[in-house]
Amino acid sequence: MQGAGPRDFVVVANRLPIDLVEQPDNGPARWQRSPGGLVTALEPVLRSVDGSWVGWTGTAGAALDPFVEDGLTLHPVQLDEHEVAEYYEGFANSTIWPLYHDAVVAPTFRREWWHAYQQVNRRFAEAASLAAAPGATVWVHDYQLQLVPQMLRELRPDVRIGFFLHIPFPPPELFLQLPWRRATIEGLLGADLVGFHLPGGAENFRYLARRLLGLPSTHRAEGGLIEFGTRRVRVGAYPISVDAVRLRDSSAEASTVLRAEQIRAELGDPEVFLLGVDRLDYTKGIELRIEALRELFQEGVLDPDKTVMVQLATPSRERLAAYASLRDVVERVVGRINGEFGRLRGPVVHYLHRPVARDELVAMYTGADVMLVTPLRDGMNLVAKEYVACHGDGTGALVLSEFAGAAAELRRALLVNPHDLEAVKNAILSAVRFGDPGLTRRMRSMHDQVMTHDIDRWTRSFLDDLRTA
Ligand SMILES: Nc1nc2c(ncn2[C@@H]2O[C@H](COP(=O)(O)OP(=O)(O)O)[C@@H](O)[C@H]2O)c(=O)[nH]1
Ligand SMILES: O=P(O)(O)OC[C@H]1O[C@H](O[C@H]2O[C@H](CO)[C@@H](O)[C@H](O)[C@H]2O)[C@H](O)[C@@H](O)[C@@H]1O
Repeated sequence: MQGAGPRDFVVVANRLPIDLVEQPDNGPARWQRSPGGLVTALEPVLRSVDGSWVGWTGTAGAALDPFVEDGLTLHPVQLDEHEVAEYYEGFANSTIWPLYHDAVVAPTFRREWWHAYQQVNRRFAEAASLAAAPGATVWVHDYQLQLVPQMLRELRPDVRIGFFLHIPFPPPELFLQLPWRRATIEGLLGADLVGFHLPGGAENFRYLARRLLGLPSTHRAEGGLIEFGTRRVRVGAYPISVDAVRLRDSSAEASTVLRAEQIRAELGDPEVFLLGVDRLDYTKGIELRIEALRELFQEGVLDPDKTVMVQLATPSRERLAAYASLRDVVERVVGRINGEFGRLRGPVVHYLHRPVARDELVAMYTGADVMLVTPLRDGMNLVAKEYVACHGDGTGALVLSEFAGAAAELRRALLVNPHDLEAVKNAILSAVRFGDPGLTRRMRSMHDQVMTHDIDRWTRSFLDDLRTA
């Protein structure tokens, strides 16, 4: 461990892996694990290389010096209240997030948000420049920081820069709505390697670089490189994954199996235990899966006395109106289904609007008969892969939206169009055909896929390509 000095490997992401959380009783703020799949995926990567992580603490306020916490070297970037509102809640999560997720909620374009985005991206680039040793590798992450590669290159032409986008990169007809579309593509082209989850994202990016900046790419067989001045920028697809071995092993531990049984008992020993695990986000399709279940009960094809669903919904971006109104919608549909089909002994849908501990989550994955993953659009969706990693014995079933990045690899899931409620209902019915050998074969084949395409492979393939870019 080298203290908090410059490192040969630096991760730059909007959030640090831990958030500083104010206490309701005015007690001292506490560090708590940050939400979301980016942190789940990158934390083991950073531990394995002893690098450092540049990111925001999740709270507006005072600047903190770099520090070491739980073996990770962290460089906090400060945002004030105004920047949280305009950069994070505004440009990142009310312009880019909805635009890149098929505009399922209308994106808002505001010039003052764009200015804040530029200003904060510059601050991240400066922090990364201080954290990186001469000739270091700097790996910049996600839609909040699309201008950092170019800004960092201007500050530090000696470092090697990779960029990875964790959310979908949209088709041209959507991206072209962005008033700052050229500057965004130029920002990304500051990297030596620009990575997406899926080949379609990489293709959209190459097309837009040609259309907006007149930049040709080499043929795909020659790596699909974009020629940008004197540099060639590599562009590729790297589907992110999970720590599959760890999940498989934890799910098989006696304590996990016991806890999984206890959870089922606490739920009243249902014949069917369905599970949903999401940030409370309008892209995730939480309400539609509950509505599908309600209709199945109403039609009498699924028995509410023998079925229980658990929906974990981690709070997310709570000050934004679209997220607050989603919470109202989800809580209304949960109230409705429980009002119509719950019993005095318990509801049919157990809804938790708070995160649970990792061990408890793994026990839920292990015990659940059916995992419901029904986003309208999702970059990858690690939850789907985590569930599959916990079912190496072939038990369980995965209902998965075609519009999650994970569907490109988990082809043997019960794939659904989440806009088609009848299709979601039919997939749930197929998933509860216990004893169907087809379901076992599906789960085994998906488990093999996740075990052989895990987070290590993702990291290695991206960093190997970055090294030779
Ligand atoms: N410990 C814990 N992790 C959670 C909880 N809910 C979601 N997660 C994790 O958050 C991550 C969500 O990633 P993903 O499905 O890709 O969606 P994202 O939220 O859009 O990044 C996964 O690694 C989940 O295991 C929770 O209640 N507790
Ligand atoms: O930081 P927040 O605003 O609280 O949001 C949490 C994270 O959400 C997004 O996660 C994405 O990354 C996953 C891993 O690649 C992927 O599986 C998922 O489909 C994406 O939605 C976001 O991209 C992260 O930046 C946020 O930290």
